[in-house]
Amino acid sequence: MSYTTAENVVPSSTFSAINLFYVLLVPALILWYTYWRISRRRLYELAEKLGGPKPLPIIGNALEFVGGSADIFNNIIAKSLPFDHESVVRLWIGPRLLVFIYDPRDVEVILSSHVHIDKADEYRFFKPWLGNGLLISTGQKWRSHRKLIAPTFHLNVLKSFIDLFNANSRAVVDKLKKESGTFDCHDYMSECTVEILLETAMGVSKTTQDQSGFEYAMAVMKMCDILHLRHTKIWLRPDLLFKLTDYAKNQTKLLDVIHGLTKKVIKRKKEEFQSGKKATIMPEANDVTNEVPSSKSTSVEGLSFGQSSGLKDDLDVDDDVGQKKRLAFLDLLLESSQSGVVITDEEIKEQVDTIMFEGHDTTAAGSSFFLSMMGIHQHIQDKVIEELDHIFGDSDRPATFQDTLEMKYLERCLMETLRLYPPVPIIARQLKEEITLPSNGKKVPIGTTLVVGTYKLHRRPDVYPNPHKFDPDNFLPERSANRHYYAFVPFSAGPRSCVGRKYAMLKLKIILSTILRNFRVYSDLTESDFKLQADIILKRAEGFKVRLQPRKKQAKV
Ligand code: HEM
Repeated sequence: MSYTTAENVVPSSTFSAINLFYVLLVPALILWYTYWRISRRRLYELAEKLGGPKPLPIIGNALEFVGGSADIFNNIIAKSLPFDHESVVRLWIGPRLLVFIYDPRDVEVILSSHVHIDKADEYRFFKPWLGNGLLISTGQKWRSHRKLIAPTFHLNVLKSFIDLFNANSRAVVDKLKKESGTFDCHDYMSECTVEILLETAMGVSKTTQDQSGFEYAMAVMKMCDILHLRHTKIWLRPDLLFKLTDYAKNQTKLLDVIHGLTKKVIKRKKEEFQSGKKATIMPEANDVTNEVPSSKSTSVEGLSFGQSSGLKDDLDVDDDVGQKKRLAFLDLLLESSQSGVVITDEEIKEQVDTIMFEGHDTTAAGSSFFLSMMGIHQHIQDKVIEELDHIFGDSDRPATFQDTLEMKYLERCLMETLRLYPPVPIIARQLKEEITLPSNGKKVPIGTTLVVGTYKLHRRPDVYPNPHKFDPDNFLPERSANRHYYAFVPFSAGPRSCVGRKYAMLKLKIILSTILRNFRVYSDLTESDFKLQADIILKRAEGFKVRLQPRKKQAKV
């Protein structure tokens, strides 16, 4: 029997077709590459004029992102120093151009713009988790959903959450009583902020919750690690390669936990709706507390709510927003979905996932940094405690909205914490139009990932004297008065500012004042011991280690 080899059965015409394919492929690739380079000529020309560490061929500055989160953070900060005189740093990650800006005049061009509102391509890694929620969506979808959601964080609604903020703050104080030595306060802050979000924005009562809050918070932390890896490791960027790694398998498991909770929350609320339970319409401002000025206006003079007092956004509308819009977040979304085409079930899920993430991890980091600052700067803590004793005396009563207005020094400490340790240390946009930087007249090309370096912006020596020192007096009205509005943007600013800004400030004041009414905080470390890492949210790599001592209350004088 004779066997024919494989080559013999392939007709020679097929061979020549394969050869022809390769012969044509090479010039096609060369042509495509030439076209690609030419189409990016302006990008290269303008990038060349911006300062930055020298890039390597093909990989650019990708080696700057080698190592753990804390190493990367330190390295990027150190590598930016030689370019501080211009406050612009150019970096290449492979073919992607990143331009970091941290001059308030340049930051204003981006954040105040209604044109540069598209999030950077890097936000796509959030998509399997947050879908097209408010954080990443753009265009008409973002505009209409922002219009729908922003009023649910209006002060009228927030004031009705005060009882829940108080109850959860007391619950966390009870849990903290068990800690006798040094511990990581971030775990407590995380769990507490998830539970508050479930009870307030989502309207899920405590009795229907289970242990999933803590599990959710931990899954979010691990997801952020994976996303940070995808931002910084060039080989994890393409979906095709990422899917082959164990990180992808881990991501699927984490998303099961995260989406499990959000689906459960929506299901419960829907069942309530179907059983005829109507969404609670929040009482008007004046009904919630008789201590608030008696006009329909809900703007409160002198209260900064986390941004320069000269800045205004859609959260600062001071007219009454109307009865329908005075619903809490998830109630409003479900009402709107029933009444027509405003929002679909899938979109509700995306928005719930977005609010759950943005609303908890940021405030958990902010409150943990605040407690660390109190532990380190005892003389400043003395002044906060003095203020709280003056407001509350030796009473255990819950805090009112009026009390939060009187926490002037605590508010300054909170703002100073957000200045030095902004939980969102960078904000990134995709440039769809070329811009000229007002600070130095240089141009940044279309296609750039433009990064607002909030961490560096907040530590400018020409804006904040002694910029690395924790000094709450930086936020005295006379010191803030002449400062550039965009020199302090922990919640971003402009049309894409944080919708949870007022919610976060009010909630933080109640949680932190309740903790300091019950404990004195100590820290064995100083700020120079901090190992900062920025895996999406700024954190201390070594954990937020503090010690607590129960306080003996002072009588009111
Ligand atoms: C200390 C606490 C917080 C800080 C520092 C903070 C900071 C920020 C920043 C910087 C942005 C802009 C991000 C970007 O453009 O990439 C943002 C957006 C956002 N934040 Fe917050 N946030 C905080 C709390 C909250 C809370 C409590 C909520 C909700 C309950 C929330 C919901 C959102 C949403 C939905 C967006 C996207 C807004 C849009 O693009 O239209 N945040 N936040």
